[in-house]
Amino acid sequence: METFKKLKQYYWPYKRYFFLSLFSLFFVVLTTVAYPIVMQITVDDIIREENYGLVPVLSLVFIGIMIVKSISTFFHQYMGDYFGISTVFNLRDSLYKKLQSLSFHYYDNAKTGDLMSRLTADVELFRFFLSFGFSELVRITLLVLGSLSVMFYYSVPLALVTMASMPFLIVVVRKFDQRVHPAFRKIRKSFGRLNTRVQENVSGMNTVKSLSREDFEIDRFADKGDNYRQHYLNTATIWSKYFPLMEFIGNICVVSLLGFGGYLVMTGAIDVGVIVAYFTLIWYLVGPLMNFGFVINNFSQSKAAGERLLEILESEDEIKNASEPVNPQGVKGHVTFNDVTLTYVENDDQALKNISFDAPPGKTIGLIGATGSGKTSITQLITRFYEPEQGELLLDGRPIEDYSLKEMRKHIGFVLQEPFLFSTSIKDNIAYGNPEASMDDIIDAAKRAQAHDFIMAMPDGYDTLLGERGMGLSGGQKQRISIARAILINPKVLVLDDATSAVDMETEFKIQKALKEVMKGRTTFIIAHRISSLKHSDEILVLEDGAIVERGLHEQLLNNGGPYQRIYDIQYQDKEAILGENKQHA
Ligand SMILES: Nc1ncnc2c1ncn2[C@@H]1O[C@H](COP(=O)(O)OP(=O)(O)OP(=O)(O)O)[C@@H](O)[C@H]1O
Repeated sequence: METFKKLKQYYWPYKRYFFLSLFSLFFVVLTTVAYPIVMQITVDDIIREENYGLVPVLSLVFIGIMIVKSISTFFHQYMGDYFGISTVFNLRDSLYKKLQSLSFHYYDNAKTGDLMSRLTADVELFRFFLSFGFSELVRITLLVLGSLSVMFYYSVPLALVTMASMPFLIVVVRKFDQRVHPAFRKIRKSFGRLNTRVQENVSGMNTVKSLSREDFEIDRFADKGDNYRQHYLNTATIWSKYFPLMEFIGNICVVSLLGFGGYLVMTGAIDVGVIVAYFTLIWYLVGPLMNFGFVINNFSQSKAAGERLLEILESEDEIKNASEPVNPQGVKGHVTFNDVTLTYVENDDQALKNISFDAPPGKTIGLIGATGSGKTSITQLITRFYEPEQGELLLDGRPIEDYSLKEMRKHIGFVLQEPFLFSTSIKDNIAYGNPEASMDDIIDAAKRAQAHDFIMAMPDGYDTLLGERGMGLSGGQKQRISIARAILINPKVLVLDDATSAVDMETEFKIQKALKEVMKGRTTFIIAHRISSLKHSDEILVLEDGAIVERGLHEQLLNNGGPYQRIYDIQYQDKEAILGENKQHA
C-alpha cells in the first residue's frame, strides 16, 4: 500500500472519475443480480400462474433494467478508463521530466532497455490496475455478496448444498494461479530477451553484416523465438488442463442444484423459478472465483511496477542548481581549474588528480594522452555533467555551481567524435540547440561549417529527413552538421573531441577549416590523439593516469624529453615510414 500512497499525487487529482466509476459499478452489479430474479418471477408468477397479462409489464421492467445496466456499464468503463489514462499521462510526463534532470551518474548505471520498459510496460501495468483491476476487485466482491444474498434469501439449504463443491473450486483456482503466474513471468522474460535480440541486431546491423554473422544471428533469434514459443505452449497446457476442471466443478454445482433443487420443488419447499434463478446465480459465483487470481496477480504486478516507477521518480538529482542561481549572460569564457580531483565511483581510483590550469577567454587548450588518461573527464567537469570530488572550477572567476545549470550549459558547445543526430530534418538538427534561429542563420552556420554544399546536393536540401542516428550521412558530414550546430548556439567555450580522427585527408582539411571558423573568439578545448590536431594550442596539457605530467607550447614540449616528445616521435616516425614507402613505390 506504501507504493500506492507514494504515487497518490498522480491519481488523486482524478479521484472524481474513480468514484463516479465505482458509483456506476454499483448499478451494474445491482442490475446483474436483478436478472435471475426477473427470471424467477417470470417462471413462478407468470408462466406457472398463467398470468400472461403481466408479460408486457415484466418485459418493460426487464428492458428498463437492461437500459440502466447499459448506461451504468458505459459510465463505469469510461470513467474508470478516464481515471487510469489521465493518471498515466501525468505519471509518464513526470517520469520523462525526471529523466531529463537526472545526472550522467544515473545514466552510467541505467540500462536503456530497462528504462524503456519502465516508461512503457510498467506504466501500462499500473494503468491497467487503476482502470480495471481495482474496480474488478470491487465488482467481484459485490457480485459474490449480491448473489449469495439472493441465494440465501431464496433457500438456505439449497444455497448450502449448491455451494458444497465451491471449496474444491477455490483449491483448483489456487493451484492454477500458483502454476500460471510463474509461467507468465517466464513468457515476459523470454519476450524481453527476444526484444533485446531484435534491438541489438538492428542497432548493430553494420557489425553483423561486416563480419558476415547473419546466419549466426538468424540462429540466435530462432533460439530465442523457440524459447518464447515453448514458454507460451507450457502456459497453454496449464490453461487447457485447469479450465475444463474448473468448469467441471461449476457443473457439479449445477448437478447438485438439479438434484437437491428438484427434490425441494417436489416437496414444495421452493418454487421451480428459484432453480431457474440459481442456474444464473451459480455462474455469478464461479466466474468471479476463476477471475480472482488474475485480479490479485494484476494487483501485485502493478505494485511491483509502481515500485519500479518510484525508483526513477525518487532518484536524487545529484547535480543541483544553486538556491539563487546567477545568470551567466555576458560571460567571456574564462575557465579555471584549481587543484581539481574527480572520482566516478566511490572507493575507485581517481579519474583526475589535482588538475590546475587557466584558460583565458579566446585561448585554446590542447589535451593529449593515452586512452583513459582523463581528457574527456576534464571537459565533462566544465559542463557540470559530473561534480569534482575536491578543488575549484571557475567560469569568469566565479564557481560554476553559482550559475544556473541550464543557462551555463548553453554557453558551452560540443563537437563530438560521434555526434548524435536526431531522425528529423537537417535543418532541425542544426538548429537543435537554438530552435529560434532563422533560416538565414542556419544556412550561414552551415556555410561556415563547410556543410552547405553537400546539404544542397541532397534531394530536399535542408529539409532532407535523416534516419535514426543520422543514417544516410557519412561520418565527416555528420561532424560538419554538428559543427554548424555548435556555431549556431554561439558558445563562449567550445570542446572539440577528436573531431578529425576518423576522416580522410580531404574531409579533414574541410573540417579543420570549419573548426577554425567555429573557434574564433571562443575558449576552446581540443581533445586529440594526433599532435597535428592541437599543435597550435596556446597551452598543451599532457595527461597520464588522470594527472597532468607535462604542459606548455608545442615547441617547448618537443624538446622536453617527456611523453609529448615520445608521442611526437612515434607519430613522426610513422609519417616518415609512410613517406619512405611512397618514395620507394614511386
Ligand atoms: N562515467 C564513468 N564512470 C566511471 N568511470 C569512468 C567514467 N568515465 C570515465 N571513467 C574512467 O575515468 C578514466 C578517465 O576516462 P576519460 O574518458 O576521461 O579518458 P580519456 O582520456 O578521455 O580517454 P579516451 O581517449 O579513450 O576518450 C578512465 O579510467 C575511465 O575508465
